[in-house]
Parts: sequence; C-alpha cells; structure tokens
Amino acid sequence: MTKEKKATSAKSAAVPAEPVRKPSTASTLRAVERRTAQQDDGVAQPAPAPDSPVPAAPKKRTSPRSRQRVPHAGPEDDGRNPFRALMRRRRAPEPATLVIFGATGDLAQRKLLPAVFGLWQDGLLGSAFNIVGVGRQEMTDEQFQDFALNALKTSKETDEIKEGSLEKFRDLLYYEGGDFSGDDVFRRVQVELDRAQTAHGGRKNALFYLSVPPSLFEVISDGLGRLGLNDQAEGWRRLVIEKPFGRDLESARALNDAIHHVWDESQVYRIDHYLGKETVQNLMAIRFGNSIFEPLWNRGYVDHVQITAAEDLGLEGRAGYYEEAGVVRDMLQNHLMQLFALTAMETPAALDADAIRDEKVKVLRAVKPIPRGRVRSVAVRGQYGPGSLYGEAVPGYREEPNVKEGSTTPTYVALKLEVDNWRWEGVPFYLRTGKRLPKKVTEIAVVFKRPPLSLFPSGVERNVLAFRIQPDEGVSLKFSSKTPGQEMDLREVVMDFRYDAFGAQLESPYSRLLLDAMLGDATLFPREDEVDHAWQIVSGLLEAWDGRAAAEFPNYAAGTWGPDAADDLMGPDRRWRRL
Ligand SMILES: NC(=O)C1=CN([C@@H]2O[C@H](COP(=O)(O)OP(=O)(O)OC[C@H]3O[C@@H](n4cnc5c(N)ncnc54)[C@H](OP(=O)(O)O)[C@@H]3O)[C@@H](O)[C@H]2O)C=CC1
Ligand SMILES: O=C1O[C@H](COP(=O)(O)O)[C@@H](O)[C@H](O)[C@H]1O
Repeated sequence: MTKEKKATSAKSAAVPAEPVRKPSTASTLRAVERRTAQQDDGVAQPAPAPDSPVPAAPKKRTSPRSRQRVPHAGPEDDGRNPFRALMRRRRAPEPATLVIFGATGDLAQRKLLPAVFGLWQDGLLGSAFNIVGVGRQEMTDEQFQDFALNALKTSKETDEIKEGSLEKFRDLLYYEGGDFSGDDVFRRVQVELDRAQTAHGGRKNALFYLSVPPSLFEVISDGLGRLGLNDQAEGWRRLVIEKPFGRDLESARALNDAIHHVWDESQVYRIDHYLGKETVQNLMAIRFGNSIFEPLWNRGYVDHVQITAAEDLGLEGRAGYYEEAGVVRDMLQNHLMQLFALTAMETPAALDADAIRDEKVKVLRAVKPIPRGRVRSVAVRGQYGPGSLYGEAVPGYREEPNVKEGSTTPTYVALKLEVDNWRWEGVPFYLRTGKRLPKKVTEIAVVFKRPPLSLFPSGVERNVLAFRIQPDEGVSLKFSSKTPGQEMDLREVVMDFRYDAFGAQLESPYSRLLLDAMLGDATLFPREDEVDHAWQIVSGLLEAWDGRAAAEFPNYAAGTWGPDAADDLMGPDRRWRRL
C-alpha cells in the first residue's frame, strides 16, 4: 500500500500530529536475505550485524562546536522491511557527510529527512555518517536537531520509529546558516567536513544535495567550487540537483555549462524522483527479465501506448513556483519524458548507468520534432476551473491563493509523440498529466493491435498490458475470454499482479535515490544529454503557449478528466483509458 500524500506542507503544520507509520512487516524473506547479505562477496562495508554495538551517544554539549564526531553505524536491523534487506545485498556506502542545502525547506522536511532517517535506521548508510543542514536562517545545531526531529515526527513519509532511534539520529545532525552568495557559509561547511574526517576513517566524502529554489543551483555550485569542495583528492564529492533543471532548453544548457565549469558529469546527480519508484524500475524488469513481452514490443503488435500521470491535488500552496512552471515544466519535461523513454527505449547492453542512459537518449532523439507550428495538431493544454472532487466543491486554478488574475498557466497537458525509428514507426505514444483530475493515478498502458480478423460475433478488443506505477502498484494484462455458456461470446478479463503480494511497504523514491547517490550509482539519474533532449521535445509547446492567453481557459472542471479536446487527439478509433 502507498502512503497517503500529505495535503499540507510540513511548514504549515504548527502542531506535530501523530504520524501515520508504515506498518512493520515480519517476513520469511528476512532470514534468507540476512544470510545472503553476509555471504555476498565484494562487500565494501557490510551493514552492521543485528547485535553489533552502537557507539555511545556523546555527552550533552555546552557548545555545539565541542561535539565529537562519533562514527554511527545505525541501529540494528530487525528486518521489518524485506525490500530494505534486499537493498543490503548491495555495497553499503563509504563513510560520508550528507550536506543538505535548503535543509529548512518543505522538501527536506517532508521527504529528504524522513528518507535519510529510514535508511539510517535500517543500517543502510554504512559505518559512519552524518548530516550537515545548511540554510539561510541562523540556527544552532540544537535548534536544527529539534527542527529535524519535529519534521520526522510530523511527516507521513517517516518509517516506524524504533525506541531510542530518534535520540541517536539527533546526534548525527549539524547545522550551518548563512548567505549563499558569500564564501563564509561554504567555509563553515568545509570545517564540518574536516571535523568529520577522523570519524570517517580519514576520508572526506560528501554528498551535496541542492534542495533549494532553482535560482540558487548555480550560486551554490559556484560557491562549493570556489572553496575547492568539488575536489576529490581526500574523498568523493557529488552534487545532487533537484528539479526543475532549467526552465527551457536555453537555460538548461546554461545551467549544465555552469555546473560543468565546477563538476565533472560523473559527479552530478540530477534528481527525477519518478525514477526512484519501484514500479518504474519494474518496467525494465518486466521488459527485459521475461521473454514473452519484448518480442511483442514493437510496431508489429502495439497499436499505441498511453502514459498517464493524473493528480487529484491542486496547487497545495505552491503558486509561487507553479505560476512560473506550469504543467509542461513541472511534470511533462521530466517525469513523463522519463516514463516514455524507459517504455520506448531499445534493450540496453547492460543494466548500468551509461548503457541505460544511452538508450534513453537514442529514443528521445528519435521523437519527431514538435516545432511551434505542429503544436496545435499534437498537443492540448488545459486549466481547471471550479468543480468538485470526492463530493466536495473545490476552487478553480485562478481562485487558488496567490495565482494571478486571468492566469494563463496550464495545469493539464496531453501530447501525442511519434517516434521515427524502426521499432515504433506508426505507433503513437499519448502522454497526459494534470492537476485536479478525478483521482491520483499513474499508469503506462501498452495497447496491442486487434487480431487481424474477428471470428466472434461480439468482435474482438485490444489487449492491454498496464503498469500501475501508483497507487495499487502492479501490472495487469487485459485479454478476451469466452463467457460460460453455449454461445461463443467473448468478454474482457484481467490477470493482475499486485506489488503487495511481496508483503512489504514500497520504498520512498528519495530513499532509493539518496542511497544510490551515496553509492555512486547514477543509473536512476538523468544525464545531461537526456535532460537536453527532453527540453528539445517540449520547447515548441513552451514557445506556443508561454504567456499567451488561452481564451478558453478554464477549460475543464476540477474533478473531470481534462479538456474534451484531449479526446480528439486520439482519433476516432482510440480513446483514453478510464482509470
Ligand atoms: N517541495 C516539493 O514537494 C518539491 C520540491 N522540489 C524542488 O526541491 C527544491 C526545494 O523545494 P522546497 O523545499 O519546496 O523549497 P522551499 O521554498 O521550501 O525552500 C527550500 C530551502 O531554500 C531556502 N531558500 C529559499 N529561498 C532562498 C533564498 N533566496 N536564499 C537562500 N535560501 C533560500 C529555504 O530557506 P527558508 O526556510 O529560510 O525559506 C529552504 O531552506 C526546489 O528546487 C523544488 O523545485 C521538487 C519536487 C517536489
Ligand atoms: O515533481 C513533482 O511531482 C509531484 C507528483 O509526484 P508523485 O510522486 O506524487 O506522483 C507533483 O505533485 C509536483 O507538482 C511536481 O513538482
């Protein structure tokens, strides 16, 4: 089961509510996985055994600066989550410091701190680890520790907290505040890394996570570079960059150039949290781990593909960001393009970062260009008006707090992509995403061609292989079957695999991606050229729509499936799936 999305930001929750915890999962996988973890060869840093002693917490400090760095291996693993046990089969990261720029922000509170805490609590962060929060506010370490623990207690993303865990986690947290445009704050980050060196076995490994508004990505990257914090002589240094990566092709290229001025591409981890979702990775497992699907995965058998990311949420107080971004930048350029690329790419030579990313780039390059003049025939935009959702009246986009009067920002987009390569010639990919649709559902549906001839009076339908990315994660295959009785009547039936059959809570994508970045595995992070090609695909839409009033806005009511024109995009013989 997936966690409910929190409706309000962590910032606005004044009183820490009792969090909804992920359920504990006892599993028979546990013993097997522990054994496997112990047997693994080439394990650089085995996770602590369940009974390994945890170093005593340091004494209470009079000054934050007098604190000793204590190597902390994380508490023992009780195997509650078999997926975590599976993750343990990989190497554990080397001792490292996670530096979160923007540690006081919404994302850090709701997602990042819970994700790191979960990894640490399950002993996945190696033998020594600490976190330096960085923000513009001045705070002592103690104040930040209180702040972070409050975030953990409040966020619905936080794992079940084991007794005593929070107190031990608290001691891993440090804070530095200041203005990112000067050198001072970076100098103090450098001092933090120096201090951690002894506890970290002489290494100064650091993962810098930029959880700040995009206008600060370059500022912080430059600041780190000025102080030489990108230098890997004494330990690895990596930069994680949040989305959106640029606001158009030109600015994304400029940002890439600026980042590369300081960092080698191998040090850069651009986050797209959809790639961290188990079910998105399962796309590759299903395609390349079975022999029955891939032979059908082409123009000979596939009629079209539908990729849907529907959200029931509206703005959630993010007007400042969303008014500038809109749905094309917020969802289409990144998350949907990644889903498309993984669905349409060729088989990679190996499951490694470059092989997979090479294939994604190849298929993104093969997308038929959409210059401004083609936009009208392949894309539809929408903005929601007032409506009702789950039986309750909800305001339209233009009535949301801090949205400009008469705003032209699109909250819905549907797009037809054509792929000019041998595999997909003539097979359209239909993508749609929007806010305030009737439900939260993300799905990739591969719709197969009808049999060439129908022998049955009831006709024949198209088979559909559907990947439910979220919620109710799973995969289903729809096909026709004879109904019982004397007639040869066919009816559509469904074979359904549900992820909960594994008996475990799915990992937060941020946990997976943070751990991968700590391990230096960039497979699930878009490379420079992927981001560039994804921007190229949507550039025509931005040129045609940005700042141009759409006379018909709002053109769909909140709680409906978007503008009617999106149906016309599919032509007479196809229709959007009813989800
Ligand atoms: N929130 C979310 O759900 C998602 C966010 N993201 C991305 O993550 C990043 C962070 O988002 P989010 O946490 O929502 O952002 P917030 O606005 O909550 O702020 C993030 C941090 O940046 C600091 N900050 C903001 N403006 C400035 C400034 N002008 N100078 C110095 N520091 C500043 C904030 O400090 P202070 O606390 O003092 O304001 C805070 O520490 C963004 O790039 C966003 O696009 C991506 C996906 C989802
Ligand atoms: O990146 C973003 O994603 C969320 C949707 O993510 P999901 O994991 O809940 O599907 C979206 O609401 C947000 O606007 C966007 O910035």
